[in-house]
Amino acid sequence: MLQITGVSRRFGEVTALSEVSLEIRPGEFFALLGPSGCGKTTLLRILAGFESPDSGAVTLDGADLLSLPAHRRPINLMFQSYALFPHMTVAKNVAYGLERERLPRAEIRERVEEVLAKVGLAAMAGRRPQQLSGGQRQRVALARAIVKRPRLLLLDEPLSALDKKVRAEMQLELKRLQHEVGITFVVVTHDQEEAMSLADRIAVFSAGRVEQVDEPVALYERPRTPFVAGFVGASNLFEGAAHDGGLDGGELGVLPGTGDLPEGTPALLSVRPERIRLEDFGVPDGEPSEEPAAETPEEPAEESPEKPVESAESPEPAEESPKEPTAESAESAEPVEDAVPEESAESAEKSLEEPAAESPEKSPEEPVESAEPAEDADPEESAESPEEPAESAEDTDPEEPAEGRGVLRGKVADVSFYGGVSHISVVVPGRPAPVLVATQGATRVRTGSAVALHWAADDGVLVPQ
Ligand SMILES: Nc1ncnc2c1ncn2[C@@H]1O[C@H](COP(=O)(O)OP(=O)(O)OP(=O)(O)O)[C@@H](O)[C@H]1O
Repeated sequence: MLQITGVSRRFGEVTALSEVSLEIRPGEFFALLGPSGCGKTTLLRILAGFESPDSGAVTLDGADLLSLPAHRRPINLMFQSYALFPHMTVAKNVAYGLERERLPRAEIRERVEEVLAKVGLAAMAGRRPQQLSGGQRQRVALARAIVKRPRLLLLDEPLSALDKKVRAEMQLELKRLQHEVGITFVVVTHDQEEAMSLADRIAVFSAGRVEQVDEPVALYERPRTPFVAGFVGASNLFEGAAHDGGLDGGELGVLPGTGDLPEGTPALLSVRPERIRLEDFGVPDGEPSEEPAAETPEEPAEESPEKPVESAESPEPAEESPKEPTAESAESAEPVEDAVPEESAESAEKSLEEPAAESPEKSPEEPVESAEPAEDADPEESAESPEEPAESAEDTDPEEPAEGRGVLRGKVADVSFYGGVSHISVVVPGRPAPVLVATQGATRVRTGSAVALHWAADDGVLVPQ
């Protein structure tokens, strides 16, 4: 329907748009997403006719759009500020555009009533804008934009003036309306959550260029550029080179992932926080769990997050197994399920500490071991959940051997709970930024806990650098 081909626009030294090509389909809710200054408003203004490109073409159903003046384009632009006339009633504000077209009065009245009913403002027709809430004003602006039945409606940060709760409601409302009126919507936003929740497809912009165009889920799960991987949703990005389907992360070893990059290609591995599963070994002896400041990345050598690995190989794991009275340990790969919680702190500290002292040279480059249920564990105990080291058991593939999931080890630096999700940051030796892990619901993992991180090849996406 709308074809944008090779559009560029410079302002002096600034390249606002560089060779932008996009195809927007009929009836689509399309989002232009990107950080401030990336050129999305400039593109919207070009479509509306308030700006001209230096080069490139734009056609609507095959007909050239750029040669038409703004008022002749079957396109409407809804401004961020709503631009309502304060002295006019709601009905007058909505009728304004139709009156300028000199449509018959009866038709204007009918169309205004119809559109006000659609946006749920029939009862407010006689009010003035200042007598309305932010959400209601937004609906008036929307009613005014759609009453002229444009082919294409452009919305510039349509919800940014609303507070968070109203914005969430209006997102649903906008989506419903768009389906109902069947007009193609192109929305500009810097808010990735807004774009993800509203749009059928999203074009991610960075510095005047289109980085990727995709459906929300595809953008999130299969980012194709480092920028998209970092901008759309939270992600753990590991640097290295493609190796054997995964990523050679240098000091971190080979990390599991998927991608069809040639061996040795410089790449990032993107692993979403909710794809990482935690195996909790508890807080080692003598470490107060409430003082994350003590667990700095500078200390990984002594603070040996690989302690639990050794405990898994301990000669007496079943009886003296590390035990934290947490939900995680109940699901852990460790043979600890039947330990008595009251004894746990002591026994956990003991068994976590002893083996580490015996073999401090063990390094996190040997991830496989910690993923294994202890080989010498009581088979009956470990059989309960030997392949579910994770907190989110539902994500675990019971068919997959634990040692195939790839493991890093580290120490929990912070745990916070919001939005119904626990956000856990884990300091991993050899990695400057903490690894973020998200688990549904409240976690009982504590700050200071030694943990192993698991993910499968499918959970990591290789992105060329
Ligand atoms: N009329 C102008 N004169 C000079 N520079 C401009 C003009 N319009 C835009 N720019 C520059 O072009 C770049 C892209 O601006 P644009 O407004 O399109 O970005 P944006 O992604 O919409 O940002 P925001 O979300 O902050 O509105 C910016 O660097 C901006 O400063």
